[in-house]
Amino acid sequence: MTRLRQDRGGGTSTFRSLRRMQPYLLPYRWSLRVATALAALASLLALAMPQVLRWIVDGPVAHHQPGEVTLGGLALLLLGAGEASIFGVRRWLMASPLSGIEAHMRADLHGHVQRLPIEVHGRWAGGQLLSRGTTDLQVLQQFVAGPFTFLPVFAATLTVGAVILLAEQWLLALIVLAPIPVLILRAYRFESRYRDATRRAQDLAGDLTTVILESVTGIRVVKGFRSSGERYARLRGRIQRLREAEMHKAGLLGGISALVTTLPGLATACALVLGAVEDERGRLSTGTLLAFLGTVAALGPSVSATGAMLAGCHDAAAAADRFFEVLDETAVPEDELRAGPRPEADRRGPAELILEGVGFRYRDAGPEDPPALREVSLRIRPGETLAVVGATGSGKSTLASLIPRLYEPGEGRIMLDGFDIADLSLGELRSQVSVAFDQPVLFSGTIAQNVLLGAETDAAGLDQALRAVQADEFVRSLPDGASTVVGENGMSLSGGQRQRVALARIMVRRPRLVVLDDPLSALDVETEAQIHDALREVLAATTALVIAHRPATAELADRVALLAGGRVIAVGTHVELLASVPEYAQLMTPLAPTVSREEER
Ligand SMILES: Nc1ncnc2c1ncn2[C@@H]1O[C@H](COP(=O)(O)OP(=O)(O)OP(=O)(O)O)[C@@H](O)[C@H]1O
Repeated sequence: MTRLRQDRGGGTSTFRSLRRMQPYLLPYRWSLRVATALAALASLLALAMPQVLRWIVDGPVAHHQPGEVTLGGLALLLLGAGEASIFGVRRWLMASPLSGIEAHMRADLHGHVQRLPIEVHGRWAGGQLLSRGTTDLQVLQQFVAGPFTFLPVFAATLTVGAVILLAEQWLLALIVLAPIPVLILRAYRFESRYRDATRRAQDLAGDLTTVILESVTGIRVVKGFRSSGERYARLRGRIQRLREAEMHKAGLLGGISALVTTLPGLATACALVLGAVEDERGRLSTGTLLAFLGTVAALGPSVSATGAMLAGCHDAAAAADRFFEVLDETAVPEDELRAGPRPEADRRGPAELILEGVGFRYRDAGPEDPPALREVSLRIRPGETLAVVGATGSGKSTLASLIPRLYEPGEGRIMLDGFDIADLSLGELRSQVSVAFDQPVLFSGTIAQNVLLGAETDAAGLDQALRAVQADEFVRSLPDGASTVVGENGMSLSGGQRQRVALARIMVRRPRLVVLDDPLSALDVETEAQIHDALREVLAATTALVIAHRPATAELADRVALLAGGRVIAVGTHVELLASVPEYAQLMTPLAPTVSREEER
């Protein structure tokens, strides 16, 4: 999903977009200022060289004084060496700000993304977030290294150079400087067109990253369904669109660069011809003409690089817009996420969960769509396991998402031990509630890191958790035990092993309430039987709400709630519901055709 900017074409100026980077630049202001001053000094040294040249030509050369010529040569050498070493020092000085600014921005982006509500993640494609944290930050780093320091230096150099030229030969100077108003007008028009083009290219690069990311993370499906041809065609389409956008950008940049190089070149050629005629007529000394042309040559790089520098500013402004678009999404405040229960909520042992008249509608649901949940009232006693069963689309996952407050209920309330969970901080709530999904999510890292995920416990606590879910044996058989690194998403483990690690993650936290989206549903029958006991251990230790798709999971529960069309239509034991509710019996009969929500309506 690409979020293209609404106010394309100048709603925000390049300057305004870049100004938002100020807080990241401030800590390095002194390094940046010194680096800019050094660049300015190097430019001034370059401007001083033609003056030394004039002194040599009009003085020692004209008066045949070889000793003084050598002295002048030495002065030129010193100026050149000074300029080169200043550039070296400047580069060294910039290293820390450049890496620091990028690291700081990346950390802020990552931290913010982690704190975004789940519904915001639904609106953002993964590749768009990824490209904003990688490519766009590199563009911003290049901006700080280039245009940010050099544009003011160029402006200062051109001003000093123009004054020198006017003082030396005002007529020739006016000829050389004549293209400047034309260039300023062109640069102004270039801004809006180039900014649109660069924003489009960056958005398309984000889309391309999304396609690549999906193809890599979904490689099993791609291979399994032999859909690599379809994926490749999609990829090629995105690459082609990005290429066209980059070509358009290059065309615009080529146009302005050609103008920036050609017009001053033509003006300099005219000035050179006129200067040569004036020299011939004896109205201008050869030294002055040389110094004039030397000054023009020293200004050359500042002029010719201006096009690329302006483009760098617009690239950076578009990248800054993309970066701050993510940061502008409202995130959960830091202290909301901090754990540490309030004294009154800090009870030990299994919790009691009560849902009172809970209703919920997704924000992006269509106006005709019924709410995902309606008037759901349930009570789960401390230590009890309640299974939630229902046809596909009946609202089971939605119900499970409300308990750790991934979404907030629109109606009714959810009480944990008598406290409305809306009044608890997210950190406090989530320190008491653990959640696991049907597809266990593992991160690249060791087994221990995957189990602990930041939970504070010692090696004994980790062993105990692994033992409880009967994962100790397979973990011991791995080359480095719990320190064995599992591949991305735990690819090196079997489905059952991954699920055990995910269950151990719950056990190690000793939660007072667990919410499980059927941990058995994605497993084959044999593995299901193996995990069954591990799951029983987890459920015995705490209060639980478990989404159940299979009889094996429902049988583990003390009671079952049957959901249909977002409402609870029956509550009872598995055996009771099997005997008395035909919809339930149908859902729990293996291979029975499931009643979809559409059919229910
Ligand atoms: N992010 C969303 N935005 C809009 N509607 C959604 C969203 N997620 C789910 N829904 C809708 O809400 C309803 C309940 O979905 P939910 O995922 O809770 O059902 P479920 O019972 O868990 O289904 P399944 O067993 O297939 O996982 C469905 O009609 C679904 O289309």
